[in-house]
This record gives sequence, structure tokens and C-alpha cells, in this order.
Amino acid sequence: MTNLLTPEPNSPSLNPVKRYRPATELVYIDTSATDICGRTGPGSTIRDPYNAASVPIYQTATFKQPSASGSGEYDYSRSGNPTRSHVESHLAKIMHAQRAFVVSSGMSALDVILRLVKAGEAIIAGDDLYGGTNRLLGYLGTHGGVTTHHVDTTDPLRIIEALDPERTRMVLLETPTNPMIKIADIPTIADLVHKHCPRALVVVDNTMMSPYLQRPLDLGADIVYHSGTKYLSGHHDLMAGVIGAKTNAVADQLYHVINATGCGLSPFDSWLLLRGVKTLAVRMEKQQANAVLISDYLIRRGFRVHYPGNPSHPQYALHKSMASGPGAVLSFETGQVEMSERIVEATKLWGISVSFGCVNSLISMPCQMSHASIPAHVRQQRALPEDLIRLCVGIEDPEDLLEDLENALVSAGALPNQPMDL
Ligand SMILES: Cc1ncc(COP(=O)(O)O)c(C=O)c1O
Ligand SMILES: N[C@@H](CCSC[C@H](N)C(=O)O)C(=O)O
Repeated sequence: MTNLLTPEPNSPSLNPVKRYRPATELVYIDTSATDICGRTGPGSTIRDPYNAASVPIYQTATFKQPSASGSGEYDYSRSGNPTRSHVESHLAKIMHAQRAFVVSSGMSALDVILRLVKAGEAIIAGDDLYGGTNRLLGYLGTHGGVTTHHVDTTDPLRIIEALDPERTRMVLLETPTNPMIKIADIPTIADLVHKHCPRALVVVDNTMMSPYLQRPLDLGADIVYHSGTKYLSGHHDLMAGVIGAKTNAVADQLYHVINATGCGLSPFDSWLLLRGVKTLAVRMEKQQANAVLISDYLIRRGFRVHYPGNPSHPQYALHKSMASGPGAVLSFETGQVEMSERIVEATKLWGISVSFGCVNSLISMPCQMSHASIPAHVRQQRALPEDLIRLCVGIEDPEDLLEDLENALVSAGALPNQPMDL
């Protein structure tokens, strides 16, 4: 049973903030205690004069000031905007972060975070990770003097071996990883990194889980980020990045970069993101339930499936100890690239697209699509199977999804051409 009366971090213990269960917190915005900028308490001076039920879109670049000293709450939307503040405050609550920021994309969120690392310093990251993340780390190596060591993050010892107390500034984890769905032990890694290398920040890309299923800051991470383009918004109608900081000191540094570089999310996209996040629990529950059925079906058909909801996943128990569900992204191998291509192209309901987290189901081949920017020889060194198919399961009727997949597998020659029990 969840404790419903937990004081928020740093809030006066005499004035505990009422906490609800995650699904309620996602949709509940306490307008009586929260001003239009998402602030609570004595600082919350700006209220919506009309008690609008939906947060207004402050579609403005600049704000008139009360005096020549420019002492208004907001002066310019690059530095801050009420609609953006509102979604940031809501997401900080959801992620259990001290403060949160929303920026123009997931890559932009990572770019902001990586600017905390200086030339001459080093990063430890996974050997299975999103292609765009690999590309940005590579860019930083070539142009920014920052070295990244790619290691197998499923083994905390590999991280400890790569730690250099003088140089390591960041340990960057994806869990589950994109696209091999490997799991990193956040609590153990965070403990070891903080002990052996107190200057290093543990950063978790939590895109695949979303804060509804997993909250890395509670597990020991210093910074969490998400591609808000995925589950948080849920409809593939915007690009966004979301960052949560555990402490004000780290948050101040991140805010400085966001204001300096000008990547804060626009008012309209902030509004869309806030609208999307309210339905995260219902979407994720349905997508996840569908994904379990799809994974079971593929296993029954004899494919090698990567999904943490599958009890034979090598880190099933570890994932279960950190997250409240397996999510809705899975991948599987067919044994032949051409066979995989035929399967992907034979589906009708599953859209051939990069990205995931949308209400619609998607199918893709990571090595040719989302991870094509990783050179072929590196993919080979890292044992990323070229025939891998990634499925991002949506909210459709699972019978239709299974039928469409079965038809595609049969027409591609991956299954015998005879009716089977779904
Ligand atoms: C795990 C992961 N992190 C970060 C990103 C980057 O997000 P965005 O596309 O919003 O820049 C992506 C996909 O693009 C991703 O799959
Ligand atoms: N052409 C894009 C590909 C984006 S991949 C999006 C998403 N993270 C996924 O894993 O599908 C690029 O090169 O960045």
C-alpha cells in the first residue's frame, strides 16, 4: 500500500504534500495549491484569473515589465514561460525530481546534460544504446575533447573497471537498452560510482519505461531524462525532451545551459506535452498488456525475443525490482536479414517507423533505421544483430495486432502456411 502522505523533497515537514498513486498524480493538477506557473506556496502569485480548467498557452516571446529594473516573474520565453513552468512542475512531481526542465527534443535533453562534462573529462556509456546517443557522444569525442568508454552496462563490474576518479564525470545508462532490451542495475551502479568516483554523475535515459513504470532518481541516479517524443506525449505529434534533477545544484547548472543555448520547449509543445502526460497510465497499461501477448506469441512460435516481461529474460528479476512493469517495446531475431525485411514490409497494421511510445503500433529494423548511424563494423563489434526487428506495441485490439503479425510472418516464409491458434 503506497503511503499517501509523503512530504515532497525539501518541503516543510509540518506541511506535507498529499501524494497519490502514480496514475492519479499523472492526471491530477491541484489548481487550488498550484499557481499557473506550477509553483506552490508563498511564491505562487500568478493565478489564472478565469480558473481555466486547461492550462493556457502563453504564446508570447516577451513579457511587459512592471519597472525599468525588469523585475517581472518572466521576461523572455527563452528564459522562462508560464506554460513551460507548469509542465515542468508537473513532471518534477511525476519523476520525483527536485526540479524538471522541458526542451526541444530528447537529443537536446542529452546535449544539455553532456555540457556538464568538460574537455579532458570522460564518460562511461553502454555498448547497446540509441543510435542518436552514440552519434552525439561520438561528436563530443571528435569536437569536444570528451572521451566515451562504451562498456556492457549489464555488469556493474565493467563500469567500475572503466571508472577513473580523476577523469570520469558521467556514467550514462539506458535501461532497458534500445534496441536489445538489456537491463542495468541502477541502485548497484549508482552506489559503486558514488563511492569510487564522487565527482561522477549517474544519468539514466528512462525513455523506454517512462516515469510511470520506473523512477531512476528514487533508485540512486542524479539525473534522469526522457525523449518526451515517446510515451510522455504518446501520439507522435511533437518532439520534446524532459530532464529531472535530483538536487538544486545540478538543476541550476542545467537551467543555465538551457537558457544560454535557447532549447527550452515552445509554449504550444509544452501544452501538448502536458495534455499527453495525463493519459500516460492508461496508455502504458494497455500497450504493456498488448506487448505481453505479442511477446508470448513470438516465443511460442520459436523466435528469440528480447523483452523484460518474459520470465526467461536474463535480467527479469532485476528489472522487476526496479520497475513496476516491462513496458511495450520488444525486439526479436529471425536469423536472416532478408527474412526480417520481408516480415516488416508485409505488415499492414504495424507502421514501418522509427520512434516508439505512440498509441499506434510500429515495426522497424534498428540496424537499417534508428541505429543506422552506428557504423556497420561497430554494430558488429557490439553484437547488434542485423536481422533484429523491433516492435513498439500500441493500444489497438491485440487480436488484430496478432493476426497482422501472423499474416506477415507466414507471407515472409518465417512460419508454415497453415492456420494456427493465436
Ligand atoms: C532511448 C532514446 N533516448 C533518446 C532519444 C532521442 O529522443 P528525440 O528523438 O526526442 O530527440 C531516442 C529516440 O530518438 C531514444 O530512443
Ligand atoms: N533519422 C533519425 C532516426 C531517429 S530514431 C528515433 C527513435 N529514437 C528510435 O529509436 O526509433 C536519426 O538519425 O536520428
